[in-house]
Amino acid sequence: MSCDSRSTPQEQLRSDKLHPPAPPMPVINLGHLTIEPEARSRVVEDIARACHDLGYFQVINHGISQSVMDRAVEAASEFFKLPSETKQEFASDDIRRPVRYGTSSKDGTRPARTFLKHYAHPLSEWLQYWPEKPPTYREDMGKISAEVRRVALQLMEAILEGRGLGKDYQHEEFQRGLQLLQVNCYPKEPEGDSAIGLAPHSDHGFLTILLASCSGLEVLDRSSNTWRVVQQPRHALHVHVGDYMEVLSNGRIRTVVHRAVLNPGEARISMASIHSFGMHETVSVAKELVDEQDPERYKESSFSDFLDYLMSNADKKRMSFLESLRI
Ligand SMILES: O=C(O)CCC(=O)C(=O)O
Ligand SMILES: [Fe+2]
Repeated sequence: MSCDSRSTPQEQLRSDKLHPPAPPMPVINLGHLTIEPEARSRVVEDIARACHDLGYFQVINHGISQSVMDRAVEAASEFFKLPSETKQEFASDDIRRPVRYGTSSKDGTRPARTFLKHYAHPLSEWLQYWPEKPPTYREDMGKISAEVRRVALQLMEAILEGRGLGKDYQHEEFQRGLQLLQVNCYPKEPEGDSAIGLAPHSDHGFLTILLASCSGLEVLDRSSNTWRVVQQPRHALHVHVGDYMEVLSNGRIRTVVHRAVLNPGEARISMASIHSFGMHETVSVAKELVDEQDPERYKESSFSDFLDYLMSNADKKRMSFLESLRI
């Protein structure tokens, strides 16, 4: 994750209530992607427009059953209820660890977010590192990871097609790509105190697919520079683009700054599935999108470079990784 908070309205909470309503959330029916070509091209156009105008949308009819989604949220919730010493086994400051547990706090005392991060693709390589408790964790998280990755690849093809690059553009690299699962647990918002669970940032990969137990996600609306509350209908998945989509598209699709606020009604679980190329595979601007009028705007880099940057810049954070790539 990179922190992109230069001009974000950090202090404003739920400010969209005070501003003109944001444009409606695009809801994409993914079932239409696989039927006849005409319906597919309409969906591809809708996805292209949503990516260009907003950088986020929701998907329904994605083929993941409600029970698979519910069981994953349940497994995550059970993990966070485990005794602290069990969870601490996964605690580490080493961001290259395959599984990492941690907490972050606004005031140094009350945790605002507890997380478990781990790789999820290729599953056979990573599953051995995942928590064995609760006993359902590996199976239920494994199932949702594979399903979400299928949706991510489908969406990536549609986005590439919509940008005129063709759906098979860098097909092998996407197939070999990384999937990072960030499982988050936020406490209920304390009474009389609205709080940020996760500070404004953009995600590093091409695409993030988010599943959450209740509302709390907010995206930065670019046209009004205000936070927009994301309402997530029970079966919908929220999708937003990340830094690497901005790089690949040479800035035609822009990364989405977002944050999480604590829910006033209940504790919240969210699972952000982040999709990028493999650890050492470089992502660069698509040459097809470069010409004299539109020169290359970003340097190439890999996920490994991103991790190095985070480690080297950990206590300074003057510039996000994406900013460091801008030419
Ligand atoms: O909890 C959320 O809604 C957002 C999580 C997120 O942005 C992340 O894990 O990168
Ligand atoms: Fe994020």
